[in-house]
Amino acid sequence: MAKYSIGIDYGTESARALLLNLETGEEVATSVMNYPHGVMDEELPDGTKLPQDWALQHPDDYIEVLKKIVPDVINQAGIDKADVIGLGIDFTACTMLPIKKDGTPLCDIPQYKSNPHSYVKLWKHHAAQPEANKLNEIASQRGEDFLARYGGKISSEWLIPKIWQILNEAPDIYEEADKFIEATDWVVMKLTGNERRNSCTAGYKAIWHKRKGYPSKDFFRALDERLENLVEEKLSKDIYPLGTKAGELTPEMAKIMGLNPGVAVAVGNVDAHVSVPAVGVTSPGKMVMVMGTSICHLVLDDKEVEVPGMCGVVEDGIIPGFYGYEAGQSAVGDIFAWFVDNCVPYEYKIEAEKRGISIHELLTEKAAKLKPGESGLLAIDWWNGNRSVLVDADLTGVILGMTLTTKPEEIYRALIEATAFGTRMIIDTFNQNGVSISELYACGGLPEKNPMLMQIYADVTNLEIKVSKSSQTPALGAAMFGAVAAGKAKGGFDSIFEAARVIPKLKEETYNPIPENVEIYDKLFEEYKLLHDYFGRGINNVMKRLKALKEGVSNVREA
Ligand SMILES: Nc1ncnc2c1ncn2[C@@H]1O[C@H](COP(=O)(O)OP(=O)(O)O)[C@@H](O)[C@H]1O
Ligand SMILES: O=C(CO)[C@@H](O)[C@@H](O)COP(=O)(O)O
Repeated sequence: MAKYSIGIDYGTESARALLLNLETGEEVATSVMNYPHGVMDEELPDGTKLPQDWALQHPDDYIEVLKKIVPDVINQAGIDKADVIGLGIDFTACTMLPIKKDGTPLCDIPQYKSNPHSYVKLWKHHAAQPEANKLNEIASQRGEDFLARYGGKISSEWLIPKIWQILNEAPDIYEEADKFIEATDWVVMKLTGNERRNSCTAGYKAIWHKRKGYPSKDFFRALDERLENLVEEKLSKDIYPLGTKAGELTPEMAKIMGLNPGVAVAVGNVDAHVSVPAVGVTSPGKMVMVMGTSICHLVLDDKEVEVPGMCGVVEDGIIPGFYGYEAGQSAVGDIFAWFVDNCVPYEYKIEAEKRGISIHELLTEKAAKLKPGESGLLAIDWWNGNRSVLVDADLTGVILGMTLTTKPEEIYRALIEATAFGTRMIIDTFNQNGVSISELYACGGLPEKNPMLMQIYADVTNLEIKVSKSSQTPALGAAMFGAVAAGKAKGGFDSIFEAARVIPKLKEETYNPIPENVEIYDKLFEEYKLLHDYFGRGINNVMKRLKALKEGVSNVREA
């Protein structure tokens, strides 16, 4: 009798479950549900307004989705729930929340429900940039060696700046929180009753090192006296490697998910990292791009080196036995969504509606008729700041070269090209610093949705791109880790290497660079690099001055 594993991928807007047949490797069923509260970036459920750069989620949504998507995959497949042996989850990260000892999120306590700091801070919550700047300044003055492992800078998206923001702006929430925890670990805690923090988020997002642990108490005290005992008091030194079994599904959670208690649950994982074995990558030289709202770039190597602006290098952070490197772009699909939502003329909307296609598809169809360089446009992809290689959330977007004849599809294409240049910047930086990349693998929503975009990425990077056959690669990876947690004796796998040999499949068709396009994109990339350094490396800080002006004006307006 075939055995099954379930992977649950907690994305930015929605969560999806995937049921994996461990005998055939077939993805038997999937089910998606949007979070009831969505991303809260303007107000809380009770109408409390949020300042700019905030992005919150409601933790109750993470449990709510399980009630629908898990029973849904079981019903669709018509299998016996007793044959589900493993379950794994992956999450966006650093997506963190303050909780009580028993796991209760502070936002679920009535007296805190109007305090924004009691909710989940989503990965793209960028309002802790002042704390991140200060942390980087202090760490660099003190010569903290951990900075090198994070490309020279800690991002405002990560755990310590987010916690410090809570302490600065809501000391009562800081005090009241018994723990700060990654959402991925919190859900695992809910599923199993065990707090089992995973090495991936600890390593990439919480400045934890397998041998050195967290930064010293001295460092935390240098940030703020009140943070001196943060690790002992509100984090945990108990960190579990990926692939470990966190525990078994509790009867209470099994009931609401329509499963049997006792299913093996893997320690939590991150959406990007979990995708690496899910495209079959378990060795160096191959960069995996998880392409959707944002892009995460991941690569394995057998040595630890410093790559400027990388998000991090973590031993065993992706696959045991390797150093896992991560870099990323904070907005990719989000930029195209912004354009579609804000900048498309009425006639385009009508045409798309009449033809029953999305505006993305219409713009892509028109943009595909253009040759590289034909629009005369060049854009910089910093609509949500720059995560690599500049690590600066205060940078903003640019579109250069517009005239009275510029068309929407030309801008749409320039925005796609800008994101491809951002990726090339990351690849070049890895190559120049001793982590060589000779192959690209892609997964996520964008390769499914936009072949033109994929061709542009192949042309800009001058590398062939192989694409995952799964349309839910992170969920597939999570299911693979669930099967590893269950173990071979139960019908799963003994290691993620074994799972990665058997399960992942790639599409036959790959994207190959077209030499004449490569030539033009090489020239455009030179221009992109000039603008990148001009705006991004302090030659002209106009973006920051504009942002400061904007903040000043909006503060005056509010007062
Ligand atoms: N045809 C398209 N071409 C390019 N981008 C698209 C297209 N359709 C949707 N998108 C973008 O894809 C992104 C969603 O990607 P997806 O991988 O599904 O989500 P997530 O990153 O949250 O998992 C959105 O930001 C949206 O703007
Ligand atoms: O930052 C990470 C991983 O390190 C991601 O979770 C984050 O970019 C969210 O990605 P998506 O919303 O899935 O595009």
